[in-house]
Amino acid sequence: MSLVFDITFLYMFLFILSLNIVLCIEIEIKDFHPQERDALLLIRDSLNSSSINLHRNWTGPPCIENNLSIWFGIACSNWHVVHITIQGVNLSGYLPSTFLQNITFLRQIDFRNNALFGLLPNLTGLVFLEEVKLSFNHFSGSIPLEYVELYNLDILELQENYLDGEIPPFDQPSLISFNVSYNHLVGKIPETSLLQRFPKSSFDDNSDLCGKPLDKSCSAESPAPLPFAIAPTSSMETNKTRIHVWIIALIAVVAALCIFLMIIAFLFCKRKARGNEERINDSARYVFGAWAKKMVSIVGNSEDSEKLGQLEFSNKKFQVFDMDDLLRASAEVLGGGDFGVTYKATLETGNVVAVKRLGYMNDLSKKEFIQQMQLLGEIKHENVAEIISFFHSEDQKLVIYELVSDGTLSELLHEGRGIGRIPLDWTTRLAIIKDIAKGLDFLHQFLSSHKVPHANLKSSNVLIHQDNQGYHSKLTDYGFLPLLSSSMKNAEKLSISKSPEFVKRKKLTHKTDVYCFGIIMLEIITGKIPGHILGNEVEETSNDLSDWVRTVVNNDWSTDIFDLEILAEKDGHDAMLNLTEIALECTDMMPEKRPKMSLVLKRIEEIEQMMKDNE
Ligand SMILES: Nc1ncnc2c1ncn2[C@@H]1O[C@H](COP(=O)(O)OP(=O)(O)OP(=O)(O)O)[C@@H](O)[C@H]1O
Repeated sequence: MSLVFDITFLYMFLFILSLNIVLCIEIEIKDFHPQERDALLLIRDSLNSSSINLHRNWTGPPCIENNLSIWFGIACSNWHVVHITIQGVNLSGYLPSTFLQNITFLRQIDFRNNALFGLLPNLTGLVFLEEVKLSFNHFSGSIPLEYVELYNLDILELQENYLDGEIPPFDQPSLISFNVSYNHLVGKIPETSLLQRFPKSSFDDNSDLCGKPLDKSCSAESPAPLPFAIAPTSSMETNKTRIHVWIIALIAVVAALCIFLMIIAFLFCKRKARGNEERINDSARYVFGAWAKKMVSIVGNSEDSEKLGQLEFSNKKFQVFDMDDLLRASAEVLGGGDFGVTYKATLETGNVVAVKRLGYMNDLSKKEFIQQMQLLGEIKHENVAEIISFFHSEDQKLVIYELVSDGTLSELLHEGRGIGRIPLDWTTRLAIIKDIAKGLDFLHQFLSSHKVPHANLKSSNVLIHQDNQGYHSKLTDYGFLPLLSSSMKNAEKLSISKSPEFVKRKKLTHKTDVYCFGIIMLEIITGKIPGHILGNEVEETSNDLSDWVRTVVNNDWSTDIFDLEILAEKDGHDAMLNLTEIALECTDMMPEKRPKMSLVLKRIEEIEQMMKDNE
C-alpha cells in the first residue's frame, strides 16, 4: 500500500515538475521577443565598428529581468527594446532598410557621429518614436515622407549628412527640436506652422534651400508648360490633327519609356554584378565627392573669397597640389575616429595623401588652429606621420598627412585571430615597441612645452608601413590637446582620458603619455585589447590590462601573460619579462613614479642589444 502511495506521489511530483518546466519555458518564450532580437541582429551583421565589437556583445536575449539589457546601447522596458543608442563609435556600413519595423515599441534611436551610408531608415509604423538622432553620418537620398506621420516625435536630428531632395511638410505638434542643416536639400521650406517656428540654424548650409525662416527667398515659379501643347483652333479639322498628334506622341512616349526601362534594367544587372566591395568604394567616393561639392558651393556662395582659404603647406616638396586638386581627387574612406573621418585621396598629379576631416573643433579660432598646425607641420621624424598640409575654414578643418599604407598596429595585433593568421613574432613586436618609443621620445623633446605632447597614443594611432626590411611604425593623431583644451568633454575622446590622473581630474603631464605608452607595450606583449580583459567591452576601465598583468606577475605566473603567438619563443622570454617590468613602471598609478620617455627608450635599446648578443 505504502509502495503504491509512494509511486503515486512520485508521479504527482514528476507531473508538477514537468508542468513547472512547461510553464517556465512558456514564461521564457513570453519574455523573449524574437522578432526584436532578429531586427537587432540584422543591424549587428550589417555594420562594423573599430571601437566596439557588436558581434561579441550582442549575444543572448536583448532584454533581461528588471528592464535591463546587457547589450551595448540597448535599453528595455517591459521586455521590449525601447532605445538604441550607438553614437560616436566609428560605426560604418548601410542600415538595412526595414530593420526597425519589428521593434514596435521603439522610443529612441540614436546613431549620431558615426559613418553610416545609404538611405535613411524606414520608420513607418513606429508610432512610439520620440527621438530620431542620425546626425553626423554619411546618409544620402531624401528625407522619407513617412517621417511626417510620426506623431509622437519630439526630436529629429539629421544635420551633417548628404541628404538631398525637398523637406517633407512636417507639422506634428510634438516636434520641439528639428535640424536638417549641412545637407544638400533643395526647394522651398514647406510653410507649415511648425517648420516656420524653428530658427534659421535648423536649415543652414543646404545648397538650394529657400523660403522662410532662411533669408533666401524662392524665385517665382513659372507655370510648367503643358506637354505637347498645341495652339487652340475652332475647326473640326484642327481637332482631328490634334488627336493624331496626341496618338503619335503617346506612341513615342511609350517607346521611349520601354527603351528607358531596358537601359535601367541593364544598368541595374551590371551594377549588381560588380559586387558589394565596389558598392562600398562607390559610396566612399560619393562621400568625398559630396563633400567636395559642398566646399565648392561654399566658395560659390561666398562673397568673401577668403572663406575657403588656401591649403597651408608645411613641406615645400609637396606644394604641387592646391585645394582645387584636392577637391577633384578620387577618395575613399579609410575610417572614422572620435574626431572625424579620414580619407585616402588620390590626386590627379599621382600623389596619394591621407585627409583627416576634423569635427568637434568648430569653436576654435583660425589663429589658434593655424599656429598649432604650423608647429606640428615642422615635425619630421621617421616614426611620426608627417603633416603635409592643413586647411581651415569656418566649418571645415582638414589635416593632410603622408599616407602610411599598411594599416594600424591595432589591426596588426588583433585582426584575423585564429586559423590562417600569420603570427606576429617577438622580434617584430620588439621593433615596433622601439619605433613607438623613438617617435614618442622625439615628440616629448620637440613639443617639450606642451602639457601632453601626443595625448592620443593608442594602437589605432600607430600606423604601419611594411617593406623588405620589416615593419616600421609611425605615430599619428598627435598634438591635438591644445586644440581641445577649452572643453574637457572633448578631451575625454583622447586616450589620455584612461590615465589615473585624468580620471581623478589631476594635473596632466608628459608622464600621461608615458602611461599610454605602457598600455600599448602591454597590448603588444599580451595580445589583449585594453578595456576588454573581462570580456566586457561596454565600460572600458582605465587600467584593467595593467591590473591584470600586475596580478599575474605578482603571483609568479609571469609567462601566462604572453600572447600565445610568442609563447613558444622561449629565447625571448627574458626580454619579454624585462619589457613587462618597464611597462608596469610606465603604468604606475602615480605619474611621478613613471620613468621619462628618454630613459624608457634607453632601456628598450639595451634589451634589444641583449637579445642580439644572445643570438
Ligand atoms: N596617415 C594615414 N595613412 C594611412 N591611413 C591612415 C592615416 N591616418 C589614418 N589612417 C587610417 O584611417 C583610420 C581612421 O583614422 P582616424 O584617425 O580618423 O580614426 P582613429 O585613429 O581610428 O580614431 P581617433 O580619431 O579616435 O584617433 C585609421 O584606422 C587608419 O586605418
